[in-house]
Amino acid sequence: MAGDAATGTSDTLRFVLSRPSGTVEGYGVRARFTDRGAAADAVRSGAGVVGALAFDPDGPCDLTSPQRRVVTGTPWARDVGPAAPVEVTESDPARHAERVRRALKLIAAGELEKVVLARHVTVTSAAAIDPVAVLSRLTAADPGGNGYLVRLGDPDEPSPAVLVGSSPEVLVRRTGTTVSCHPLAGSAPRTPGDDTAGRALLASGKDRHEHALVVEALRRGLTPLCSELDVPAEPTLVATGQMWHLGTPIVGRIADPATTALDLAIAVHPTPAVCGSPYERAFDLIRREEPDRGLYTGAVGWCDEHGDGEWMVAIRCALVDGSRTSATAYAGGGIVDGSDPDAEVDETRAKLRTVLGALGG
Ligand SMILES: C=C(O[C@H]1C=CC=C(C(=O)O)[C@@H]1O)C(=O)O
Repeated sequence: MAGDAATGTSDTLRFVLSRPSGTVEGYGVRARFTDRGAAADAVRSGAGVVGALAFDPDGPCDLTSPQRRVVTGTPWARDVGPAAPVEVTESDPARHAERVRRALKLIAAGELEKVVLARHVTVTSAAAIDPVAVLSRLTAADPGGNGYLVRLGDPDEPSPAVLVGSSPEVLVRRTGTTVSCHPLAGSAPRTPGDDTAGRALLASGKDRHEHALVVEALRRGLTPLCSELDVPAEPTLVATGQMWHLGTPIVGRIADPATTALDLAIAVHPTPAVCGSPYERAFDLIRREEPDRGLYTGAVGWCDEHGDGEWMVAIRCALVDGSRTSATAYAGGGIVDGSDPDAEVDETRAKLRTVLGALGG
């Protein structure tokens, strides 16, 4: 395995997506794309790509054609020690609650139905943060072995920023002509061994509404691209180490086999699981209320030269900076009529635990 210190060669680990069914690793950089349309064109001309799409559809992505792609049939697993303790600085949680209150007023006034608002915390460490070790702790802690790592920026940069996380949410996957998505929205903190909060979530009208908006957006986005689409009427519960979510597994068949996994991701992103409804109003509100999200709530994944691939929603993550002494961790939640500002702060705190635990926080 390439270490984090390796640079610019076919041994440099550029990308990892670990899933319950296996792991895709990308090494080295043949070409780099900051424009997602250019990357989609490259795939159509026979290139494979790995990397990350930004939250903002017009924002710079970080996609590369790797020199080597390695596919294994098991989740990523590396023995690493516990993280050195870090210092976590929370931006004032009361500010997040105020932001939620402002959104609730707009929702009550009928200006929008849902918006996903997020906040970040800063992690500082005296010892160097090793992103590969963070990934290894994330995959070890996740029940499905989910995890991802994207080394960012110029391939010759010796110590680039790295996005690392463990997402439970499949934006879209293409295998041959089969398309699948597993949108998540509607959440509750989870205590292992106790499903009370999960059952309450499944019965919550507010959370079902928050979830249904995501499912409907995916139905609208995929219908023109699919000859068949199966959308279950009811969500089911999905458990991560820290959270319960409402999830709906959607399966379809693409109408045109030339539509690649990257085309599909571009067509449906950003869903109301990370942005809101109606899309433009939610997007504008996020821009007014938050600093630029960059890659957080974008998508991370891969697409091979045949157009197959898988893209996860880029959540439960941190951006480890080039100095390796600090990282920024992110979490957000969907706000709809009936959301409680203090419960939203608690929800972001619970979501942050996933990545903070792996960072040593
Ligand atoms: C935006 C995040 O989660 C999304 C995904 C699942 C459930 C969500 C929710 O219930 O609000 C969010 O839509 C995040 O974890 O930062």
